[in-house]
Amino acid sequence: MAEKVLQIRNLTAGFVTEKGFVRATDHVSLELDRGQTLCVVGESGSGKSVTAMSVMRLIDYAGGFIETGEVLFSGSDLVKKKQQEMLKIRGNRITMIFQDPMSALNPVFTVGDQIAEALRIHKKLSKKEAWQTSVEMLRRVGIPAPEMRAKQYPHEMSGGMCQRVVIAMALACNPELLIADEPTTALDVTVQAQILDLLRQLKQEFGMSMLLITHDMGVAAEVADRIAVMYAGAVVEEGTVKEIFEQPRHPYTIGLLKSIPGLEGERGGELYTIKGAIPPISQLPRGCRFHPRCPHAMDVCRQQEPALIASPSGHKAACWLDESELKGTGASAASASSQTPKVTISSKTEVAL
Ligand SMILES: Nc1ncnc2c1ncn2[C@@H]1O[C@H](COP(=O)(O)OP(=O)(O)OP(=O)(O)O)[C@@H](O)[C@H]1O
Ligand code: NI
Repeated sequence: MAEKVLQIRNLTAGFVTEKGFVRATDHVSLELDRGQTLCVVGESGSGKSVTAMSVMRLIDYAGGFIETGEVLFSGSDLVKKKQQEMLKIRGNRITMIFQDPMSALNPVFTVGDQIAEALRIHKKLSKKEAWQTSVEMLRRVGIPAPEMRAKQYPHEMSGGMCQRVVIAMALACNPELLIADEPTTALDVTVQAQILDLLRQLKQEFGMSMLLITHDMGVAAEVADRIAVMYAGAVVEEGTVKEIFEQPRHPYTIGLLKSIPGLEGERGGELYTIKGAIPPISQLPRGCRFHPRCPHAMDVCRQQEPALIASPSGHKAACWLDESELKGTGASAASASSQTPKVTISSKTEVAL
């Protein structure tokens, strides 16, 4: 069996508000094999970033906390670690990149100095070694004339170049796990594709594992080995890219796939949108959290929450319809299979969410 670099188990995290503790994730369980890429997809507010912030234990600094659950990184539980211990892991063995590269860079230091600083802290390199490694990293992320660029400040570079610098900084310490939260959302479409290609290529070169958060199914199709679909704080489906795209089992996933431009004969017509809005997790409906928006909702869906159930291949879904289908009790099986799009999606497509 493949070695797990990350195992998130029953993670419930949230924030203390005027109304008390409000969950942002609800018993989320995810696993990532070493050397693989797991994409977490879902609408805004589904708990993707809170999951990532919990792994990094940055949630503690955002006014939130982890209520229950484990985050096993190479077998040891990060939830139990003191922040002092996290300082040795964060930015070193696990690194993170965000949507806005400018927020990750310090405007008053040159980019070369910023990468060198991370290397001096975590790898105890000398000043000269750190600078040389920093220039080498800039070269490896495809920045032309890296010796010259290393001496520049972030504001002297384009958004795409800055994201390359952030990636160089994230990879300089050779992390085991890279977490990328919407790393291309703020960039132009052509630059987006370049950055995705770069991440894919560097993941191979550096032999690292990647947890990539995106609301864009096209991005997930391009880079993921496995995809987890989150809805209102919970994982509702998880499987290989092929399983998710060719045999989606949850009506929410089917809706996400149908809303990709160019699929399902929508070309030139109105784009499919999933009706209704994601509920705040403090106001979840009884039963299945998706049932008010689900075109297939049955009585049981309004009463009881479906469990996340794995097929023999490991493809998981939390849906009553799907369960009865799996057990062969004859409930309408049409929803999943007949609407399955079999299309190759380019990184330029975006889900209208
Ligand atoms: N600092 C915070 N204080 C209070 N609630 C928060 C905070 N950060 C996030 N939340 C809440 O947690 C829930 C999950 O948010 P999260 O940022 O994880 O969603 P997301 O899936 O990453 O969405 P997006 O695609 O918009 O980035 C939301 O309901 C959000 O309002
Ligand atoms: Ni987010």
